[in-house]
Amino acid sequence: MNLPKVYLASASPRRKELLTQIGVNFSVLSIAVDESVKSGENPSDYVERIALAKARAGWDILQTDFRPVIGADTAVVLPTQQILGKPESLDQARDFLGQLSGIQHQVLSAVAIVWQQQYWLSLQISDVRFKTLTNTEIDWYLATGEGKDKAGGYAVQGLAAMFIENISGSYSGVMGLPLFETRQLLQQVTNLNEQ
Ligand SMILES: Cc1cn([C@H]2C[C@H](O)[C@@H](COP(=O)(O)OP(=O)(O)OP(=O)(O)O)O2)c(=O)[nH]c1=O
Repeated sequence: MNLPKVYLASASPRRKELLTQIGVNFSVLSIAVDESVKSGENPSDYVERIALAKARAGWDILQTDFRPVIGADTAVVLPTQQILGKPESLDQARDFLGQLSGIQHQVLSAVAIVWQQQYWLSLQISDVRFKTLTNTEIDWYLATGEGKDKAGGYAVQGLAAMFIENISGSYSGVMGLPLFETRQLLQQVTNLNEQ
């Protein structure tokens, strides 16, 4: 299927892997965006705002070879609506896993595309249920270091899979880039019609 060549405004190795998985030809742009949550901001507004800010930041640094720019953002959200980003310390990672233990939470992934003066945005929401984690399991998982640079402090694609009882939604979305939605947006941008 003929998808356009794009830019990916992301430092996430998972996003590169996922975009490669669906055969999109892309180059990476290095961007920096303030990811702090605004007071009173709800989780879906937050991930959409940050995904779009990343794509816009990418678009803004293009000098030549103007192509669509993809940005994405993923957050883990507790039933209280508290947003868990990437843990800033081991203690915070321990706290995150303690809060996720034995409950169902949501993973919100937004993908944005910026092209000239326009943008396209899509939000994917998944439900993920963790088993009740023992302190031994939490200590063991923290020692692996796997969750360090991941929203909520865990990786569905890694060792944490053994703690996940159920996922409903989009596996790629939980991992960082919802592929179904990404392809839909790319089709809208290029007005491609499947044969
Ligand atoms: C929940 C979960 C998140 N993640 C990752 C995906 C994202 O890389 C990261 C969420 O943080 P983000 O702030 O969305 O992204 P990032 O800072 O890693 O990358 P970017 O440069 O695009 O801003 O967590 C997993 O790899 N597996 C998971 O199961």
